[in-house]
Amino acid sequence: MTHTIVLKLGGELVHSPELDVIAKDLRALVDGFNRVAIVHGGGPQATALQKTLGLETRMVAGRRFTDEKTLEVMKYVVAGQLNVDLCGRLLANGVMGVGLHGASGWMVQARRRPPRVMQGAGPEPVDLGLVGDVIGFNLPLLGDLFERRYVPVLACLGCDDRGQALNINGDTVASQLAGALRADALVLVTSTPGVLRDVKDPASRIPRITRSEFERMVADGTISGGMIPKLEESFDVLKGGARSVVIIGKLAPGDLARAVLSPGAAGTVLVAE
Ligand SMILES: Nc1ncnc2c1ncn2[C@@H]1O[C@H](COP(=O)(O)OP(=O)(O)O)[C@@H](O)[C@H]1O
Ligand SMILES: CC(=O)N[C@@H](CCC(=O)OP(=O)(O)O)C(=O)O
Repeated sequence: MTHTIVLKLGGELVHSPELDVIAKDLRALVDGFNRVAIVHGGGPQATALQKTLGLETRMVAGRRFTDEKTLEVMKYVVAGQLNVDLCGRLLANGVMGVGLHGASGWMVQARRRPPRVMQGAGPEPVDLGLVGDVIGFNLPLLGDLFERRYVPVLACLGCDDRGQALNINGDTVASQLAGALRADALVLVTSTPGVLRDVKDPASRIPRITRSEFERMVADGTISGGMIPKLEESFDVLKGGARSVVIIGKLAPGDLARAVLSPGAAGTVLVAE
């Protein structure tokens, strides 16, 4: 049976040895006629470049405040270096990745995000600057690529109808894409083994989480930072879009296929209430 899979890779993974493990699993999935799309971030690398350039990094509940200079950094790092390096590593493992960003065939259609109250950021609406909301994807182009067994590799930058690039959290792009494709699985690969009860204890993995548990854990501080956007939007996708959502840590051989075919074996599975 053919599965449609959206795989989100946090920036940290792109230059890690685990990428080769993931790429080998990916190759098996593509050879098995599954449709796989990758979305990648680049948050840690963008923060590092901001530091080198003497620019301030302002994160609000896991999302980056983005002014003109920050947007330039995101273009260099995410749509540039990381997208090139990721496609190269996939190629070396026999996976034909096609690098794309928001403006490539208007792949990630976006508009500027209006000020909004955010989970974990107090009661006032927050203006994140040049950050976008996803409004759509070029699904026919994705369909053509899948048909020819290419793997679209989307950098998490959107583009509005006037050609303005917008920064979007990678988890947001991935969950929206999973919804738009009605994917069988959204797999968010990150640096922790899933959602943890104690962020300092990798053995404290929570195997299943509901939205109300998530909201309680944000309120009591158990879940913070980059884990918030990862969970926040994925719950919406479960309603009418993706069949399963899993947050998973660094992968061992076979883990990716297991996360898709038997969600629950590893990481944290999101459960609709
Ligand atoms: N309860 C939690 N469980 C796991 N990670 C958490 C939790 N609360 C906060 N975090 C933080 O969220 C981070 C993952 O988000 P992020 O760094 O944005 O990942 P990615 O780059 O993969 O998108 C973890 O590295 C951890 O520091
Ligand atoms: C608006 C916003 O927060 N955008 C993110 C995009 C990169 C990202 O999501 O990277 P990871 O997947 O590595 O965290 C940022 O600027 O960090």
